[in-house]
Amino acid sequence: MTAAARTIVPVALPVALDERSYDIHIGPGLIGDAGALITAAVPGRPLVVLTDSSVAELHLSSLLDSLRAAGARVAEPIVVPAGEASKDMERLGTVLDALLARGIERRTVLVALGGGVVGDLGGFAAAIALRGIDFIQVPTTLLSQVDSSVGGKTGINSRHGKNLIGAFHQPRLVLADTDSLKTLPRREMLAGYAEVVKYGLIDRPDFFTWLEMHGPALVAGDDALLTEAIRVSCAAKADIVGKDEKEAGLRELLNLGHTFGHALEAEAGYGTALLHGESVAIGMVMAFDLSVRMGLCPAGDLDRVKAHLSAVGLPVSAAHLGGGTWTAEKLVSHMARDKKVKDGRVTFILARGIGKSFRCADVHLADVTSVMAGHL
Ligand SMILES: NC(=O)c1ccc[n+]([C@@H]2O[C@H](COP(=O)([O-])OP(=O)(O)OC[C@H]3O[C@@H](n4cnc5c(N)ncnc54)[C@H](O)[C@@H]3O)[C@@H](O)[C@H]2O)c1
Ligand SMILES: O=C(O)C(=O)C[C@@H](O)[C@H](O)[C@H](O)COP(=O)(O)O
Ligand SMILES: [Zn+2]
Repeated sequence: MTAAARTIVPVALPVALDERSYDIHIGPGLIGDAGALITAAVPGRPLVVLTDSSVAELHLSSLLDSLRAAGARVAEPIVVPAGEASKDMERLGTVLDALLARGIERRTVLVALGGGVVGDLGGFAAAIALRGIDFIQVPTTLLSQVDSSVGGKTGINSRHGKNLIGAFHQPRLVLADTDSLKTLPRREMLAGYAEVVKYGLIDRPDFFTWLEMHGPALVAGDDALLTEAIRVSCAAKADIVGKDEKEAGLRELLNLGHTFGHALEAEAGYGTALLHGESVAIGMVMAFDLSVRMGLCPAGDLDRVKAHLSAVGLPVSAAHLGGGTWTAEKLVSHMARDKKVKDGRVTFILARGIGKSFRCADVHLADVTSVMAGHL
């Protein structure tokens, strides 16, 4: 643990969901403390760790040492290739097979160590193996610590679109070890930061102002700023999930920027050309641009969003993608499979300003096409 990190005390936040409630622990040293925390949360239960090939090299042995020192029974870990491509049906099959080959029982708990890919894939495998086993999230990217490890959305991509196969399955515990972010490449840190900005834009304007002030130092790895941003982000997400676990309405706000972003990701092919968080950054700019075009949002707020994302180094346009071959019409066609489609109409998350996001089903696709064309 670094000198700076030692002065930061881990915090625990509740996600209030009746019998499915759980705690999110945030702070330094939590992978080292995982044995004690996990055996306290799921005493005497057999464990299987799922991780990816990059995280396995960096953080798996610390987690296994901690679990074994606490007396946990831990099976041989399952390791998938790093990257978005692992969120597919074939990889899901190999993970399920590996779980069954380890002789799992209904009492077995899957521990997902890694970013959003491992969490989404592992969470979905846990949701369907033996018709449902418990799982625990140990997120190691900024994105997974502020977003994907919380709220129980699990799943994989399909050739038809992003996250189209999955289940709501809440974890039993989330351990966000801020020390693990020290090995995270800058590009991944920035991608996670886009989801942090999202909470400010949805309904926390003061948080956005704070991010405008501290964002550059935060993405450079300042421990205290990172811990505070993760705490506020998790509290914001837990608040929404606690009110609308299965996205009947309010939770759709967490999709700000995603209707555009998922279309970009689908076109980019779920590889390294465009990371999820990068697509969300571009998508949030498009959502604000559309809101301005519809006369709903002051143009100055769009300018602030763009200026802040650019200041930290996030993309604000898709012009660098597709080599000039992408068309707005093709991108808009991906939106027909958005999970917010009702009776054939897409619900968009728009904004009346920073921190004033809302759901709107009354959007003309011609306006969407023209906004997207302006960013290609
Ligand atoms: N379920 C949800 O609510 C939710 C929310 C947001 C995003 N997501 C999903 O999450 C995924 C993106 O997650 P992500 O950005 O964490 O990507 P990721 O899981 O692919 O991780 C990014 C990269 O960082 C590496 N990595 C992870 N931790 C590291 C560490 N500590 N040090 C060094 N390298 C490390 C990984 O090996 C990978 O190469 C997308 O599939 C997205 O759809 C889900
Ligand atoms: O938790 C949610 O709800 C979110 O929408 C969070 C998003 O950041 C995340 O990318 C989510 O996976 C998108 O969900 P989807 O239902 O549109 O696939
Ligand atoms: Zn997202």
